[in-house]
Amino acid sequence: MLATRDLTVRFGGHVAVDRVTCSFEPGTLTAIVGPNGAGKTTYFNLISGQLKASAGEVTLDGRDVSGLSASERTRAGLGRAFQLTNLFPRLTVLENVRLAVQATRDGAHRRGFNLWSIWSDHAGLLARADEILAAVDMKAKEHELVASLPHGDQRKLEVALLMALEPSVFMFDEPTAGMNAAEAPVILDLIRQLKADRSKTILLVEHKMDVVRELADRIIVLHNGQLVADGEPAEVIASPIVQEAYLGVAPAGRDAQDASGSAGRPDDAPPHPNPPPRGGGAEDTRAGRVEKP
Ligand SMILES: Nc1ncnc2c1ncn2[C@@H]1O[C@H](COP(=O)(O)OP(=O)(O)OP(=O)(O)O)[C@@H](O)[C@H]1O
Repeated sequence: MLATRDLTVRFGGHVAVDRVTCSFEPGTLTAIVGPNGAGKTTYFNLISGQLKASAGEVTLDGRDVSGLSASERTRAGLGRAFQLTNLFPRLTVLENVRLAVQATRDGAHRRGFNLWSIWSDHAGLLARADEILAAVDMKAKEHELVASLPHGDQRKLEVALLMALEPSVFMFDEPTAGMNAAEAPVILDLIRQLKADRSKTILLVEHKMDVVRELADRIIVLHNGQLVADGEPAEVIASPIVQEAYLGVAPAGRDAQDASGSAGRPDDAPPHPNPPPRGGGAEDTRAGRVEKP
């Protein structure tokens, strides 16, 4: 089980993630939603180790991993698909996947490389790389250089590399962003397959509510860095904070002009097409299970 306790990060005077306590169980896909600037990606960065927390801790299967680097957390089983920079642009698609499989095979990424064990199972490595490429629908492009791939294919390849690492926790940050209508379903199918496995913990930051509605077993809502709602999808989606932030529905008692206003946004934030709710906190999340005032 993955858990965070009082996880906090401050950038100068700004608290981007504010004492977030939450746990994520295997076999569950949790969607993390919230308005722009709510702290979703920052929360991911704190979990995966890209950012060091100002306070609080991250535990994985009871082990405190807060002091570990991002790569050490990956070896511990925390897998995150987000880094186009993790791809080797001058290698082919197949070579990229094969390297990730080699790094993982027999726990090699946990012990360091052993060339003998890698080459003694060359056929096995290729078969696994082949399987992964088929899963992300990229067999036809296996000999293409990564640098020449369109953006959507590069993002699919990120997911392929993540699968190759066989983590126990999969973290997806807007996995279909920038993909066209043909590419996105492949990634969503993969996430569905991972879910069906029931042994993986899946975290998904996603703005598209139709995707969230379909995939999530649970939704947590971040607002101004705080966890303001946590519960069953239907319950959380019906909560005023989500209704207003995503669907533009004003809470009862607010006039139409207020509902289109931008209060609640940081002063320096760009205008948001779906303005976040005013006030936030417990009042705005009556239908959600309120974690923090
Ligand atoms: N390295 C940083 N230095 C200073 N401020 C930061 C840094 N990273 C994030 N922030 C600020 O922290 C807040 C949360 O940002 P974050 O990107 O986590 O929000 P988000 O919920 O992921 O937003 P979006 O949905 O737009 O991606 C924002 O106000 C952002 O400007």
